[in-house]
Amino acid sequence: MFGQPLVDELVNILHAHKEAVNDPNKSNKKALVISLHGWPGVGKNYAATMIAEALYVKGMHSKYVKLYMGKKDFDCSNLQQKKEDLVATLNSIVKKCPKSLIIFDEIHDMCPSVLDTIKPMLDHHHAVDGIDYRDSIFIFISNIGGQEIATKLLELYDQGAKRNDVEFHDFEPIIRRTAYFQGGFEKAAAIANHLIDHYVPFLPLEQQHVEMCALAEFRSHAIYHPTKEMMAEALSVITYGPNEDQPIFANNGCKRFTRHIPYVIQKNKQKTEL
Ligand SMILES: Nc1ncnc2c1ncn2[C@@H]1O[C@H](COP(=O)(O)OP(=O)(O)OP(=O)(O)O)[C@@H](O)[C@H]1O
Repeated sequence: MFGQPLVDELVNILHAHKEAVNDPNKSNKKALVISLHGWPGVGKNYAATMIAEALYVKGMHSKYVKLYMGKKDFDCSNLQQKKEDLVATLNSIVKKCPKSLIIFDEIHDMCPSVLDTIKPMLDHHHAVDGIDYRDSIFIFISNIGGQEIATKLLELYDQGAKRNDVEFHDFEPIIRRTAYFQGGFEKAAAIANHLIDHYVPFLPLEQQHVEMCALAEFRSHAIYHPTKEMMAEALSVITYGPNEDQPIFANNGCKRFTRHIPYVIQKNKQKTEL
């Protein structure tokens, strides 16, 4: 994970949860609820996948890792039915495996009020419908707050802070405030009742980070030393913002490399064969 100093904290957060879950005195009071925020392509899904892979042998393919997508699974049609299905599915998974991982991606595209359906599961209850949710983990992922995170980071840079100096509390209030009025988080009880334990800001990536991503992507295709031309071609798809006067942050992070770098490799192969 490049350029995400606060994301390293996820390791401590997960360890603390694991210790509480394994505590014989059952000190664990509620499910762990983490909300990941940031611009597209900065590593939110990458981090969620790493967590799934670290906790479950089959990673994202485990029966006990459930991924919901905001728009596909929860647009506003047939909402009552969708909410009932959601509760039934989660009850069934967590009953079989109390240490399940439930991920809601694209919350910015989710119909408001869906998250209120799962509020009891996130709260301090010993059981919901007879099922104990306290050992499970919920991860919310969205672009909500991405712009505010970028603005705040620029402000901190202006005050002389370095990227590695920033802290959770620099961003949490602004993420909470923004989220409460947007997408699936709109007026969500999970926010109002402080049921989200950690708001994790994913910082917008800068040139050196996207270069590291490009090199990693080349490496994953067994290209260990891309030529200068290949790197330049790979990086040509990156545009910088937040505006023309401040071209500091990569607008789509590392997202475009997954498709673009195989194309660059193919093009270079053809050129050398000619
Ligand atoms: N900080 C990072 N460090 C290393 N690789 C990264 C980073 N951010 C993104 N990547 C690479 O880019 C790919 C796309 O990133 P990812 O899907 O995690 O973005 P995202 O933040 O979830 O975006 P979106 O909000 O659009 O879903 C990842 O699979 C990974 O290969």
